[in-house]
Amino acid sequence: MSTKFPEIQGGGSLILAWQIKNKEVLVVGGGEVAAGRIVNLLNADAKVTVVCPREGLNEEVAYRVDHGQVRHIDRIFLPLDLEPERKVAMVLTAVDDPEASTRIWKYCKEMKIPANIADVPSECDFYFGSVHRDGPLQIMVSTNGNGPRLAAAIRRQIGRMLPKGTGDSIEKVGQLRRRLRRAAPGKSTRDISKRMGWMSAVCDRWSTEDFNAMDDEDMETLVDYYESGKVPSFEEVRLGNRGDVVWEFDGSFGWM
Ligand SMILES: C[C@@]1(CC(=O)O)C2=NC(=C\c3[nH]c(c(CCC(=O)O)c3CC(=O)O)Cc3[nH]c(c(CC(=O)O)c3CCC(=O)O)/C=C3\N/C(=C\2)[C@@H](CCC(=O)O)[C@]3(C)CC(=O)O)/[C@H]1CCC(=O)O
Ligand SMILES: NC(=O)c1ccc[n+]([C@@H]2O[C@H](COP(=O)([O-])OP(=O)(O)OC[C@H]3O[C@@H](n4cnc5c(N)ncnc54)[C@H](O)[C@@H]3O)[C@@H](O)[C@H]2O)c1
Repeated sequence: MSTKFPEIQGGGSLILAWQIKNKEVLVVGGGEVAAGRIVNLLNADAKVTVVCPREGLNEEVAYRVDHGQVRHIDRIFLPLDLEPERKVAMVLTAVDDPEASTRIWKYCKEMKIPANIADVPSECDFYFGSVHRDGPLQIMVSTNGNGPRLAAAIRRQIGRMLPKGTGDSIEKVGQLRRRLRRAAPGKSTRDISKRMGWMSAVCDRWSTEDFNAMDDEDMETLVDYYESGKVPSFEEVRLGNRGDVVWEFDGSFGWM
């Protein structure tokens, strides 16, 4: 049956970008899987505590502990690790003891703390995925538990397809949006919809290369167009600015 509304395809997961920055995360275990989880957490600026006996830490986790990148509790997990005053926002377990894992999962549920128990889908509030990262760009591939190794292969394939400099161009768009909000800080519905409409039109017109070539002066010139509502090309901005667009010379002087 076709309608004008999106068709529902149940059976997926809700993919979100969790803002875990400065929140407490408890990692139980200090082996290879824990080491991977810790990298993901630190890349998201979380405050990480690892609970695991010292002799169980692998080289990478020991390095994180010794360099003060994570806090360390040198023993096996105890329920007091989830006491409310610890303000634990998330628990990730990666231990080689399935019974301990299940006990920890049950305790997380009692304390209403979201948890991921590595390799036990039925004891996960959320799954990890395979992530491509390029500056502010993150692309997560999930197979919804069907084939994690395929998720990694697909992630690599997607990474190879993306134009060089994609992450840098997104960084520039972020700077432009912030500058526009400073130049036109209006908060009325009309202001917001004008800002969004103009910003969307710039993103549709400009390429990755255009954003990457845009310098500070160009950005200022571009924002100056905002009041008029016009969306100039990169070449117009650069010409209006310095009159020095470097055109690729095709030998024709424009007469072909
Ligand atoms: C993506 C990635 C992220 C990460 O972990 O960071 C990830 N697993 C990765 C690798 C990987 N894991 C396993 C293998 C061995 C090959 C194989 O078994 O296929 C390999 C491949 C390898 O090691 O190369 C074993 C395995 N994993 C799970 C089970 C249990 C089960 O399926 O029932 C078993 C079998 C145990 C057994 O047989 O007993 C379960 C989960 N693993 C998930 C995530 C979640 C679903 C993600 C999705 O659907 O896409 C989910 C549901 C829960 C979770 O853990 O969050 C990471 C790749 C990152 C990267 O490289 O980019
Ligand atoms: N989801 C995935 O991608 C994936 C991939 C491979 C393995 N796994 C699974 O993840 C789990 C961990 O794998 P690994 O390779 O990191 O194992 P590992 O043996 O390298 O590490 C296990 C760690 O758990 C610690 N530990 C054990 N009991 C503990 C407790 N009660 N409290 C605190 N720490 C405790 C050990 O000291 C050790 O540091 C295994 O169950 C494995 O099957 C998941």
